[in-house]
Amino acid sequence: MGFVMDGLEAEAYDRSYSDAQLLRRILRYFRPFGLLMLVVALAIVLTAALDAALPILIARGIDQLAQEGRVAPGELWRRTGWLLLALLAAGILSWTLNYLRQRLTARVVGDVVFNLRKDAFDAVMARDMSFYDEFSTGRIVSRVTNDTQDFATVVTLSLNLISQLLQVGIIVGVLFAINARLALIALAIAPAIVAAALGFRHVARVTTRSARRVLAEVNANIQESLTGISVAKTFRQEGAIYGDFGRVNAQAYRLNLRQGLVFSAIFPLLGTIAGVGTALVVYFGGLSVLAGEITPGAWFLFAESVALFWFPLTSVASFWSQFQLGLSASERVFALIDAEPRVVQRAHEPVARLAGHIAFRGVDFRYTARERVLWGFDLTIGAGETVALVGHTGAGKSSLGKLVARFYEFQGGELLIDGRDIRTLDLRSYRRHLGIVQQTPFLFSGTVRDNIRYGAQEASDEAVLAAARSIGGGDWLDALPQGLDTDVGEAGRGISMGQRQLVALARTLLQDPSILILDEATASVDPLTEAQIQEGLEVVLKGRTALVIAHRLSTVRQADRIVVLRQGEVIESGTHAALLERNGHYAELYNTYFRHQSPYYDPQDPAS
Ligand SMILES: Nc1ncnc2c1ncn2[C@@H]1O[C@H](COP(=O)(O)OP(=O)(O)OP(=O)(O)O)[C@@H](O)[C@H]1O
Repeated sequence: MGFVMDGLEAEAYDRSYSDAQLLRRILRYFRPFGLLMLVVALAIVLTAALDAALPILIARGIDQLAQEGRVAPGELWRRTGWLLLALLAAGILSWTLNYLRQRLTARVVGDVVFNLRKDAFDAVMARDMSFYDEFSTGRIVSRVTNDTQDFATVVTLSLNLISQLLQVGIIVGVLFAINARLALIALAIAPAIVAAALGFRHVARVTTRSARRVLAEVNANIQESLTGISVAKTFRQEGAIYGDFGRVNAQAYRLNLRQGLVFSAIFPLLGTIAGVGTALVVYFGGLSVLAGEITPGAWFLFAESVALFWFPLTSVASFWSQFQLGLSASERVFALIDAEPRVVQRAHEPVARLAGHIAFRGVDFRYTARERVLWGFDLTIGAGETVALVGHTGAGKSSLGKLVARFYEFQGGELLIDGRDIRTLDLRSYRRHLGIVQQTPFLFSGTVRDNIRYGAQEASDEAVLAAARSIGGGDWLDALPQGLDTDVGEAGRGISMGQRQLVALARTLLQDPSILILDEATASVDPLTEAQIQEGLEVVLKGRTALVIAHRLSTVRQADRIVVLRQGEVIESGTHAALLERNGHYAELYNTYFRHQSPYYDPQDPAS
């Protein structure tokens, strides 16, 4: 397929399931709707029988008319009248049953897709952070939305097809009863159509699979462009973003075109085969009527039956591709659901209370096979101790926090929380005692109040207000247009960065964690907000174990201990004063990074 397929490889967590495995898995989703499916099945059988009855009744009508002159006119009209009534009744009944079937099917399929989507979303939520680092959110979204929808389409199509095939089955039975030789001629087209359909199957699966992947690629591209739009605008890269999108979009266009061509090629081919079939039946059927072997009505039924076969058989042909599309869509959804977690808990012991003692013992950690971040890493943090982590960028400061939060799996050594192996804790109850304040706090759409209450839903309005007031004296609330009821906008973009940090601190305070992981913001805010954040930090840190990725001079000064990291190793550790005295790596960091934050800083005076 050449360049059209470039970059559309499978995700690392993709896996292949056999058709039988997939079908078993799909059926499991239908099991709770057994009774409804039974009604649908009954409606399908009855509709098929009624639809098959229509051409048979018409054939009978033709035969009646052909008897004109041989039976009394009154008798002829009476029989024809009954036939007309039977035709009308069959039509109405078939329509009603069809309506019932479609309605119930829509309901069952809707419920199944609802459950499948829920499972896929649950699985995505349960993945550890390494999953989100590795795989684009746009592609994941595509699996949870489009792929589950494709699956629904296929289920509906399958039920329609079953109905059509049943109808064919009934008619074939009647045809064989009338004239076996002619029935065989009519059926002669079936193998040719099935052979064409099967030949088409492989090409269809490949093209539809790539069409799905390219759609995921388009989603991923839009998602990333929108997330990074402000950066793109700052760097005037809108043109590049547009260019990237143009490329992916053009690729999607070419693949969809190819898919369309593949699909449209099959129908004329099948139409030709069916045309040959009709011609044969008309010819041999006509001869049989002349020879008196069959009646004109039966001849009509044979000619009609070719069209009737043709429809479901071509449906089978096009259905194969659709079916493959649904199977590959469900395969993609199941692969997402079944993706192996990297963070594996050996046990799920509840965590009722935490003192907050943390011990890294010979921890080996890497995000990817390429680069090791920690190697035989040892660090003990006492309960209630505030440890400031400092070090150049990439030293491994954030990684320590991520391991304590159990967002990532480490490969060697152990991490003990209050002396208990972190791998044995129930993560939900453990994280209940964990407060994480990120450098750029993320707020969810809603009010400031909703966001402060985020980690402690049961908290009363008074408790929310008290938490907000404890941070920076609560003055910042007065600057918000509607106080606690101010809408923060999407991802908190409706309020300032400093205000977002204050909300994040109040949110953590309300949760009352025992261990705090805090990535101090480097973004500069106005001195007043800075002072409020500073005060807020002091309140939040009090009486808790804290791992602070420190960027503020005040934090390092007040920390119980400063741990200096370089390339994943602790190279110095001690208080601010002790480390300065030592005149090592920390002193160098202090002089280049922290010192100028001091209000007494004088570039000319090395003692300032
Ligand atoms: N999600 C990730 N996937 C792969 N490698 C990562 C990931 N996050 C960090 N790393 C790598 O791990 C190493 C340690 O990163 P870490 O973020 O812990 O450093 P840091 O000291 O916190 O740096 P900074 O101060 O810049 O945030 C770096 O070499 C970095 O490139």
